[in-house]
Amino acid sequence: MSPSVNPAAQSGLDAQTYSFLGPSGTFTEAALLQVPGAEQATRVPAGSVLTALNMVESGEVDAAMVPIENSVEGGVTATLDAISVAHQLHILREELVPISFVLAAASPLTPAQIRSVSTHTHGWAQVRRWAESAIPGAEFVPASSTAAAARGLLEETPVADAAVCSPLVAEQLGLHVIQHGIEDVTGAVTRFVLVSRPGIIPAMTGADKTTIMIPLPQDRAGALMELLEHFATRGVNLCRIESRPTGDGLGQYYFSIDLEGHIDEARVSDALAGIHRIAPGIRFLGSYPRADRKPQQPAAEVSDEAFTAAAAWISSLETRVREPGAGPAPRRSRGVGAG
Ligand SMILES: O=C(O)C(=O)Cc1ccccc1
Repeated sequence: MSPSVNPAAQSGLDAQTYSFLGPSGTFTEAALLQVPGAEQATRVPAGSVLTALNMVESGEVDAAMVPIENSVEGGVTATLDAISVAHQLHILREELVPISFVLAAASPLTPAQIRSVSTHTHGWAQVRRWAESAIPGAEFVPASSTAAAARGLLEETPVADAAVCSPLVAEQLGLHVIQHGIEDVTGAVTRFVLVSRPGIIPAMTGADKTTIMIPLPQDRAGALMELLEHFATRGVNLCRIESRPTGDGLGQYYFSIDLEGHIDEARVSDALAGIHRIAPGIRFLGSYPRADRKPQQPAAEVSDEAFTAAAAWISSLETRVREPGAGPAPRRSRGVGAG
């Protein structure tokens, strides 16, 4: 497909093949279909987030869509850990999908007849209060996705009496909807990310996010505060920060952080360079446009112009460094017009 006919290429993504947390009918597939050109591209369902990511790493597909954050439950730990620690992948794009659930069954059951319910763990976490009052005592049967749970009802030996899934997949599979809108929090949104092998970073738009991973420096009092100061002093706003175990032993943690801004902005690259000095294991996981398109308005003192002017000022000082053996250089006094 030539870039001129591929809307994905026109939007800066030239992926032709995508993997996603499947099967067909997941919220993740809905997120992928929001990507320009994905509808015309090859889409390969994967049985788990890890499988979807492995397919990218092995080169089987160009990019993978996976869930990363939920407005009710927080981070999707399987995704955070996989892209932060195990894989060498970069985020190209994010998508937001509003989430609403139905309780569905293969036959018209009443809530009282339901003894087991299957869904994805994040789905279950978002309907738990409803389930406690409407189907108390029903056993939760974990599934790899909401759509897999729905399909499991149609197997010869059904996985459960009912499934929690999207209204769309219930309709596509011809299931009976026992109850609509069963989510505990209305207006919940899940954030999905499109990841690919490291390569081109999407261009800065002025409304961008950057994702990084920072291993917490060991045996260093105030390490977290030191890290955060690098952001605070450069006016870099954080929009997500989570600590996760590295898997290397008790007490070993990393921070997964989303910040407002693009790596091409001086305040962002300067903050990350500062952090690299105290946490050299820091990993850059991508700069990409914000799904909500909310523009950044950095203060004048942390604008690129202010950094350029500051660097020019330092260079002007460096031109006055004396040759060795030319005698002692005049002492630079602090704050009184050193240059
Ligand atoms: O299982 C799905 O359909 C998914 O895409 C993962 C998920 C599960 C629950 C809420 C949001 C995403």
